[in-house]
Amino acid sequence: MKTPIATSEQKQSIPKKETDTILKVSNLSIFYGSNQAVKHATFDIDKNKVTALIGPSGCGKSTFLRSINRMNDLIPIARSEGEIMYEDVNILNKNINVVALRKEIGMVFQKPNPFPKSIYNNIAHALKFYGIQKKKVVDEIVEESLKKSALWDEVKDRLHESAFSLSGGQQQRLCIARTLAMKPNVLLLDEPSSALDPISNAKIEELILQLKDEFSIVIVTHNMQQASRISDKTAFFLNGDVVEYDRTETIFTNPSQQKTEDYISGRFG
Ligand SMILES: Nc1ncnc2c1ncn2[C@@H]1O[C@H](COP(=O)(O)OP(=O)(O)OP(=O)(O)O)[C@@H](O)[C@H]1O
Repeated sequence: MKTPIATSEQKQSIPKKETDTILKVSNLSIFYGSNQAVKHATFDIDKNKVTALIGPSGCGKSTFLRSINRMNDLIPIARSEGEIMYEDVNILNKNINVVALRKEIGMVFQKPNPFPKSIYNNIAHALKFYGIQKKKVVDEIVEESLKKSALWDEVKDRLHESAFSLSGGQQQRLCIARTLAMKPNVLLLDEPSSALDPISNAKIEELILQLKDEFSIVIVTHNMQQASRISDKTAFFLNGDVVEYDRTETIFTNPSQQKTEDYISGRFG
C-alpha cells in the first residue's frame, strides 16, 4: 500500500485541477545561511515531460532540484520559503513524510553511487528498505527496473556480480534502475551523464526519452546540446533567478530575455 506523504489534515483543500502539471513551484526561495541561492522561483513543471534546468555554475540549479525531494534537509544551514505543490501537498511542509516523498520523487546524482553489493542486491536492498521482501516480487521488480533502465540485456547473466564490476555508464543505469524500482512519479537527475563517456551519455539520453512516457523528469545539465536534444521545457537560472522558462525550442531559438540569448550563444558562463 502506498504510504501517504501527508495526512488529510496536512493536505491543503485546493480543488484538483485536470492539468498536465506535476509540480507547481511558487515563490520558492532557498538560503544557505545568509546566501540566497534560489530567488522567488515560480513555474509549473509538466507531467510526463522532460524539464531541463540550465545556467552557469553556482546559479542555484542543484539547490532547486534538491528541494523537490527535500534533500536540502540534510544541509543544516539550508532553509526554504515558498511552496512546491505536488498533488495536493506542499513538499516544503515540515510535517510531511519525507521517506514516502523520496519514494515518489526519486533522485539520481552526477556520480554513479551504487551500493557495495551485487547488481541484484543494489535493487533488492532498496526494496527491503520499503518492506518489500518476498523473493518472487523482488525478482520481478529487479527484472522490470533493469529492463526499464535498458540494462537487463547487459547484466541478466551476472546479477550476482558486484555492481563495481560494471562500467561507469552501466553503474549509472543501475542507479537509475534502483530509483525506478521504487515506482516514482518524478525522476530528478542531477547532471546524470556528465561523468560519462560519449557513448554512455548517448545511452542515458535515449533512456531519458523512453522514460518520460511513464515519469516526469527534471534534469540539471551543463550541456546545452543535451538540454535541446532531450527536454520539452527549459528553465534558465542566473544568480538564483529563473530568468526565463519556456518550451526548449523557444529558449534555444527565440528567447525573450537578452540574458538567455547571451548565455545560450556562449557570451558568458
Ligand atoms: N551545501 C551548501 N552549503 C552552502 N552553500 C551552498 C551549498 N550548496 C550550494 N551552495 C551555494 O548555493 C549557490 C548555488 O549552488 P548550486 O550548487 O545550487 O548551483 P548550481 O547551479 O547547481 O552549480 P553547478 O552547476 O556548479 O553545480 C552557490 O552560491 C553555492 O556556493
